[in-house]
Amino acid sequence: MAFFKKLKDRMFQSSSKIEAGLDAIVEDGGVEEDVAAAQVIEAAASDAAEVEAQARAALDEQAAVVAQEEARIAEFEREVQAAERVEAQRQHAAELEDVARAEERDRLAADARRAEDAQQESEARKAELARQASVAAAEQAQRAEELRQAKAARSAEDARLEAERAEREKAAKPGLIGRLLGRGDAKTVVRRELDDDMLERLEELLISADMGVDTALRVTSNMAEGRFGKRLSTQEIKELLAAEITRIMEPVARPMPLYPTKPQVVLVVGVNGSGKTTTIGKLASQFQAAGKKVVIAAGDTFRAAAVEQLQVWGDRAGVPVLTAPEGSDPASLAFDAMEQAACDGADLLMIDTAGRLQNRADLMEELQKIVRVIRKKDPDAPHNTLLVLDATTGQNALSQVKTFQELADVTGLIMTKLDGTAKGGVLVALADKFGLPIHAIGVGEQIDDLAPFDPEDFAAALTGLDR
Ligand SMILES: Nc1nc2c(ncn2[C@@H]2O[C@H](COP(=O)(O)OP(=O)(O)OP(=O)(O)O)[C@@H](O)[C@H]2O)c(=O)[nH]1
Repeated sequence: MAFFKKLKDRMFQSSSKIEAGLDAIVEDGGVEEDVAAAQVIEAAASDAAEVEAQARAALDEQAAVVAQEEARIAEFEREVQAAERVEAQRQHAAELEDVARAEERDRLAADARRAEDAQQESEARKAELARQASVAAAEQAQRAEELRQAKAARSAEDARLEAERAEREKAAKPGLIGRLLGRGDAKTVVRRELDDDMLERLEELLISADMGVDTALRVTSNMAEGRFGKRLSTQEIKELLAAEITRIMEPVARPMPLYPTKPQVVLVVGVNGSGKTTTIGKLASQFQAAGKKVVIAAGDTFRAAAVEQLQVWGDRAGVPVLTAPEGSDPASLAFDAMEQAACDGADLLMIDTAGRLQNRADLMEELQKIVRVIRKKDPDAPHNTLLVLDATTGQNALSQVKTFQELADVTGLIMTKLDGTAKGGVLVALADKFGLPIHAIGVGEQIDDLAPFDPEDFAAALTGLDR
């Protein structure tokens, strides 16, 4: 089974709380839009744009004809002027040669007549061209009028379609119920304008999904940036939320680092019942399957039941579990375990610890003593201090991180029981607030129910986004 499907099916008990709330928010004040009508409006707009483009092209063509005619008129005018100049020269020559021979005079007179004829002809043509230019201008004016009328018709059509759409929206007010009852075959989508009220409702929804006030505010305001006033559907909101959550989670999604040191010491801390024992068993099984030699130390020596439980998990994973009598010193067990692990050539030593937060001073002393003792064997140990958190405790997980950071040098988190909550937003708050690596998530009680943390899958599962 693909990881995402398994995650979606198992990460949250029911559909996620955010997914369940989003529909209600969008429905409340949202408007059901007819996808087909939107397409008709788009088609009408595109037709009108095409008519306008055609009218523009015709006008451009007409303008080119007018320009050509004007050029021709200018050319004729130049010819007329040239003819006038010739005539003036001829007249001048006639005056100077008033004694010229009669034939010459006749010829000149004939020339003068021809010149006069040419001038008359050119004036006639000039008049004709001027007439043509005025006809072209009239045609241009008519085209402009036609374009104006086409635009007016398009605006009227737009207004009619908008009115029809408003009418339909009014008629389709109880959109969800209509769709639930299967009324009509029209494909519709409900969109709601992103305004202050909607943002506030989204914030409340995220807070109710354990995201915490600060993180919920940051997520919603980032999501709304540049989108205020836009109409959004549930699907679009899910996509935006998921993208924002992924952005926050990506930097912390890191598997537990493995070092060449032998044994690499992994101290596992967390309050009672958070899932330490189970997680150690699951991790041991995964490392063992990856070819690592693993040893477990049952450091919670105060509860015989806890030791027994760890032994069960050790058997399941095929990993030796080192124990000590009930009530004995966990630090001395840790020391023995270091020796044993080194002796066995183990790659990893995982040390379980008690999680009695009721007596903080005792717990701190106990954890510090374990660290002091194992450092006698390896000054760099523990190489990882994993804090195991229970997702069903919600915002409580935030205060646990703070407390355990004071008690021990926490290097990474594992969040268990994500399958047991419809919330899960606390993981986003943890990433946003502490930035500690999230190595894995627990999604069930079985040995293979520990998954690497994938931000995109998590964000999709949390928001109910189908990918
Ligand atoms: N549904 C679910 N249950 C889990 C998960 N991880 C642990 N559990 C259950 O949570 C309960 C407590 O888990 P443990 O592993 O015993 O927790 P612990 O922190 O070792 O508790 P102590 O031994 O009391 O310190 C057990 O019933 C587990 O089966 C998980 O990812 N999903």
